[in-house]
Amino acid sequence: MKITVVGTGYVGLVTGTCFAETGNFVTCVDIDEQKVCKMKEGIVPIYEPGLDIMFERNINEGRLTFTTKLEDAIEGAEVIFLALPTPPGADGAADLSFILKVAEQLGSLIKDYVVVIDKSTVPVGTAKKVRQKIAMNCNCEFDVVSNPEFLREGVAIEDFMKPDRVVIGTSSERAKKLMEKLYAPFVMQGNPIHIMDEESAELTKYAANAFLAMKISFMNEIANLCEKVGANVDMVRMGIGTDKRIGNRFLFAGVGYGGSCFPKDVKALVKTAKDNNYDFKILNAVEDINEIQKTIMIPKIKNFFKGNLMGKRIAIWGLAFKPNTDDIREAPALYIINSLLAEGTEIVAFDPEAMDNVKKIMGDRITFVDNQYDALLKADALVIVTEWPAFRTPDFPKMIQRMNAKVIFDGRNVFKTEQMKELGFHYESIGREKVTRDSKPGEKITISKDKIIEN
Ligand SMILES: NC(=O)C1=CN([C@@H]2O[C@H](COP(=O)(O)OP(=O)(O)OC[C@H]3O[C@@H](n4cnc5c(N)ncnc54)[C@H](O)[C@@H]3O)[C@@H](O)[C@H]2O)C=CC1
Ligand SMILES: O=C(O)[C@H]1O[C@H](OP(=O)(O)OP(=O)(O)OC[C@H]2O[C@@H](n3ccc(=O)[nH]c3=O)[C@H](O)[C@@H]2O)[C@H](O)[C@@H](O)[C@@H]1O
Repeated sequence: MKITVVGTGYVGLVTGTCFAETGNFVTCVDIDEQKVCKMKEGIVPIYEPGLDIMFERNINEGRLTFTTKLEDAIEGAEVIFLALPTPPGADGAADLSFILKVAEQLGSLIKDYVVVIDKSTVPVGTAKKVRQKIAMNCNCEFDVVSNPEFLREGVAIEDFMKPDRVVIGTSSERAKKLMEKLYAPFVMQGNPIHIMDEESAELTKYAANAFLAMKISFMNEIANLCEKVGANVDMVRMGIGTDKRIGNRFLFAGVGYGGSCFPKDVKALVKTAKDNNYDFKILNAVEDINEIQKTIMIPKIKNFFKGNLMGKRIAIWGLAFKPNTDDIREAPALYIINSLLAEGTEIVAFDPEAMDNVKKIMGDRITFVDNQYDALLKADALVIVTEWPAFRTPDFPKMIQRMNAKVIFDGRNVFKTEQMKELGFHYESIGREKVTRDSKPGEKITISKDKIIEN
């Protein structure tokens, strides 16, 4: 099949490459000229494990090409995927301007029947809006399908090639047949394709992300309670996770969820509810809890240093919003670093993939080093923010040798408390050590994202 993918971000590039891998001919189009130039040279513009090999193979075998011109990209295409940004607007609603602009352009470019597929995360009713925009300038037949994407960054290839399910929203028999043909290689193991109406497909995506965000916020609250009552959140996690009705995934307490999607999608769903005179109470709480959780380590650190962080040298391990990605959108690390800088600390940071992206917004306000041990030189404390695999079993003697003091604040529960005690560290993590001091795990430190970028 000849496929066009509009937008080559995390979703578009993975979608395009994976469809090329299953024998389709894919043209990816992006307005970012630099990005397209890089891709034409065979360079993958993002860090996503496993993508580079597949990317190179499909370029070499002539199934994957790139352009900046929409009219060239859609030439002969049977399906056009829209993998465009849907960032939150000022009121929390998803900004549809990227999608609707391309839809309008497509209207005057489409010459034969084509299926336009919305892969971006969009609110209920968007498929209808896209159809209207295209129809304004178009005289030929076309269908608009909602096909939300559920991949996770860091394991995007695996998620795309072997999805738990494929969701397709359409009432057109012709589009349905085409979509089933396209996805057949991805559902060989019996994983289902759910065909539904467009509205339900659109809402399914938000419901999935909001539910997962809720699971995380729930566990973070359990962790905060554990600290009060002297329970261990890891034990509680395992204790509840083995109940099949709960499931053992997405129950890890930490410094909150980040990324380009959970924060924006929870906001967008709250807004959809509000626009329909529905107060989605549970999601308001999910957001509030996450705001607090992002800086939950700060009172712990401040308390240890008796309220005075001025001049302390703090090492940070991990900047990306999660391991195995270079993505720093809404990364808790940004909030933690900004809060620590506001207290007068000196920050030395290391991340295996995300440092270039952080440099772009933080410049020389913090020091970046080339490996995790260099970050520890003369450090008064280490704060672990992202659980990269390389942080899990470090060379402890090497760490001790470099650090000014044996102090670790672990925002992702990477180490075992007992082991740290044996090594002589002052060690605090999330929901595993009883907090007897009069600290407030719920203390809110308001650091807006704008402030992070401005400073
Ligand atoms: N990042 C993720 O893990 C997932 C994202 N999604 C959703 O997929 C959508 C895309 O997300 P990402 O890939 O993360 O976005 P992104 O921001 O990484 O990439 C979007 C790309 O679209 C390009 N673009 C903007 N306007 C364009 C235009 N007029 N023509 C051609 N290209 C244009 C940009 O230059 C950029 O390369 C969003 O709605 C997101 O919520 C869904 C599942 C997973
Ligand atoms: O719509 C999207 O963009 C995607 O959003 C998430 O994927 P992603 O944001 O890539 O990453 P996740 O693995 O879901 O992690 C999100 C955040 O939650 C945090 N998290 C995750 C799991 C957990 O148990 N605890 C926890 O704090 C992570 O550290 C991270 O900050 C969803 O998992 C995907 O299904 C969805 O397609």
